[in-house]
Amino acid sequence: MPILEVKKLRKTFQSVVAVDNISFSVENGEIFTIIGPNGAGKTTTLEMIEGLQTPDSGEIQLKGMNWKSDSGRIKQIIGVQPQTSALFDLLTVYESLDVFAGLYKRSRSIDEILDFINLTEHRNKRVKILSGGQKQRLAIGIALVNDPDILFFDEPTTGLDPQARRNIWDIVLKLKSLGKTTILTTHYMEEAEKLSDRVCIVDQGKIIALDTPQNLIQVLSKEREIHLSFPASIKDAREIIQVVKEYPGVTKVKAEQNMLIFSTTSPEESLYHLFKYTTENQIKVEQIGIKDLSLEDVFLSYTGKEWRD
Ligand SMILES: Nc1ncnc2c1ncn2[C@@H]1O[C@H](COP(=O)(O)OP(=O)(O)OP(=O)(O)O)[C@@H](O)[C@H]1O
Repeated sequence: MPILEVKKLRKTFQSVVAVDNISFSVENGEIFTIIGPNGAGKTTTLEMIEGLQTPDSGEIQLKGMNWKSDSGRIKQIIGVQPQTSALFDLLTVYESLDVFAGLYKRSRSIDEILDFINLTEHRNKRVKILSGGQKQRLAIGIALVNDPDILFFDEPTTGLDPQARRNIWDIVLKLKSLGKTTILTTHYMEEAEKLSDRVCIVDQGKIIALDTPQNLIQVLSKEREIHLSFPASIKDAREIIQVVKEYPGVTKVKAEQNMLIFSTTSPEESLYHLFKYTTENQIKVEQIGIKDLSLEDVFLSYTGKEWRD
């Protein structure tokens, strides 16, 4: 049985359809990421599952329980990371965790949580002097006080620098190794790709794709972009463009100063021909790169829109 099941969830705010008929299920132990641009409906979806907003229609089951009849029991098994703005500036790190732990029947030792979120050495610091990354880790710690089975993190790394972001990723992955289930939202494609077992891409309140990151990327056409750079500017750009255009699988080709850029559905064959040509014409190649496909390309192919953070 899935640990979370969402069926035909819908929420409107006056004329805005924030969440439009969303259904998915999450298995125990998964990291499930909801990704989408600003206003896509991520927070509204998450907050309905967390019991913070009431859906207009649809069903939500957490471990087979629903908010109408089992709210007390659901609260014991979920952990919600609060917005960092909801932390109390004047409390210390330890006190913040202690206050929240007092709200639950089942709670984890605070020392253990401090160690888990890597804030042991800052335990006596007041919240107001913590860095952005430390505040986010504390907010994650607060979500852990009741030792929940399912965790909800809403954009836990937004606005953090790359190192602070990686520290959060480490915590999410450690939670997975303990068998916890995590539902998170993000606008960062790289984050979704690195962390998630499955990714649900939403846009304008609807799911546009849902699968493992690898499968999502694989369903794209096998067309790859290849970059070739030469030590000096290409002498006869027109000729090389003409030659490459004729190779099997090549769909696009352009030359810019010392770079040749082309797209092909048969990268190996195209490169074989190209290297034969450069060798025969004694053209020295400096560097070659094949662009990896990413979730950004998936988003573009489903929506026709470029992804913007
Ligand atoms: N309380 C509200 N009242 C009116 N409109 C709302 C309310 N909450 C959300 N919306 C609207 O619903 C849509 C979805 O918002 P939501 O916050 O769920 O998106 P999001 O994907 O989380 O966006 P972001 O990445 O910017 O947080 C948006 O158009 C938003 O303006």
